Amino acid sequence: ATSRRRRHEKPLPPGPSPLPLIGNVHQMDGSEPWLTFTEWKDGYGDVVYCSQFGVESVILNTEEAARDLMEKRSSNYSDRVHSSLREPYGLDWDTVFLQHNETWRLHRRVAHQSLREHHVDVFQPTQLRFSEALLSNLEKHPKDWHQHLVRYAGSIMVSALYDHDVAPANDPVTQAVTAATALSNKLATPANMTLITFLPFLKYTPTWLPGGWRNAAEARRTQGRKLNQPFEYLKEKIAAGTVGNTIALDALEMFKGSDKFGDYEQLVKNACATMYGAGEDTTASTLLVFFLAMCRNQHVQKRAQEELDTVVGMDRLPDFSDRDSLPYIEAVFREVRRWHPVTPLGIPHAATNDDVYRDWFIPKGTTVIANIWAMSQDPTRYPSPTTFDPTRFLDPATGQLTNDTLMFIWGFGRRICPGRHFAVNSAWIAIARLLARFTFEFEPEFIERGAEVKWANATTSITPRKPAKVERASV
Ligand code: HEM
Repeated sequence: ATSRRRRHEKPLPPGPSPLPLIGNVHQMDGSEPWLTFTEWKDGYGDVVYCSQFGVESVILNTEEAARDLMEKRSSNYSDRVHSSLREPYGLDWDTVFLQHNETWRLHRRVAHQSLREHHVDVFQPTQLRFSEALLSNLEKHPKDWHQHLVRYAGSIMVSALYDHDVAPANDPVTQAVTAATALSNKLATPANMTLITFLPFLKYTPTWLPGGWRNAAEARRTQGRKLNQPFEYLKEKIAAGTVGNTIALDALEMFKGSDKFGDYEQLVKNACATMYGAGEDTTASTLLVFFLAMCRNQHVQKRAQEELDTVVGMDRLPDFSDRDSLPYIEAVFREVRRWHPVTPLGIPHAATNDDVYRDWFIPKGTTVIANIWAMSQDPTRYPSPTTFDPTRFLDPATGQLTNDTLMFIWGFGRRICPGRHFAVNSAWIAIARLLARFTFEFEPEFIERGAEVKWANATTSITPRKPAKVERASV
């Protein structure tokens, strides 16, 4: 940091004092760093400089600062942090981690073509179909609720991407993706990345030895299965002429006949696999937050159900066409996203060139992190931010929704989440239908134990609501 300071007459943004080598690691909450960054906002302001094992970061704690850099100066703040480990481990195909280059632009074209606003409505029949399956799975096996949420989110993605229906058990696509995701989560921890950087021969650890999961050749094969497996199904369907509306097919059609895109089939595989990964966890986690919020806030749940009963009635399930007539449900959905954003630090951007912001120097290569958590918990914008209160999105005089649509939860600038319209549809229809069909409450023993809510399974139970009506509502 000192040498960089010398390189430029302007100072770096303020921040906590670092220790040699480790930087500010010892001052950070290892599992929830966004909490530390949000505390630093009080001490140092909305732009904070820190470092971890030599990785220098600027934390942007307000939407204004994030927009100033990531949107208004997007040509300089749309890169990702480079990692020399991605290529050997076969992780260099993921849109999320591509540098701000031509390949990334083509990935964005693939995503945008199918996921742009309104166009995503072609996937509504898929979302309706799987929301029905979600209700039915919850009715049959309520204890496995978390598994059902993940399955809901994953099935929608696989169907929309490849027109593949996930089998009830041992589905090869799900297995290939789960194995690859589990491996990359293991590999991507800061501790492991540091270890392999300093001891690069670990990449060759034989697979049969302890730590064999660090074997890079095997990791590439695992990633390859994730990319290729769903495509094999798609190709069979294309050959049989039975393929429906899919993101992958749309993309193949877009590139077909032009030789300027090189191996475009590989590119489509890569972009689609990214979307699967990016869409499954985030959507399932949003619904998990919704479950928790309902268990903790019975009065909110009751009011939401009253709105549904009045507007939609008890004879059918809510549909996308009801959305505009259900402002309280919409407010609940917004509050779910604000109360506990599922990507609290977004995905870090990187500065392409040296820059000066306000009166501070931001060196080339700096990791730039939008602290979405701090934005969602800002008490000046959201008073009593830890309280789950959907009415903060309703105008007290008119009862109409405010125009705060929480855009910051999708990230910023050229890297903004391209799946946001799709994600909103998947989560909204599930929330509306779950409230129509179920009441959510904690297991009695969970309350008796006086336990704190942890982000883990088995803390909630769901009980069917008005079972007599469930049958009538069945589709
Ligand atoms: C509730 C659900 C979701 C949330 C909260 C979410 C949030 C985000 C955020 C914060 C980013 C980083 C943006 C940035 O760098 O500034 C991102 C990136 C991305 N998301 Fe989402 N996302 C969700 C669902 C989805 C879905 C359903 C898809 C695909 C259908 C998707 C595809 C992507 C892709 C491809 C990127 C990488 C963009 C790039 O690097 O250019 N996301 N998302």
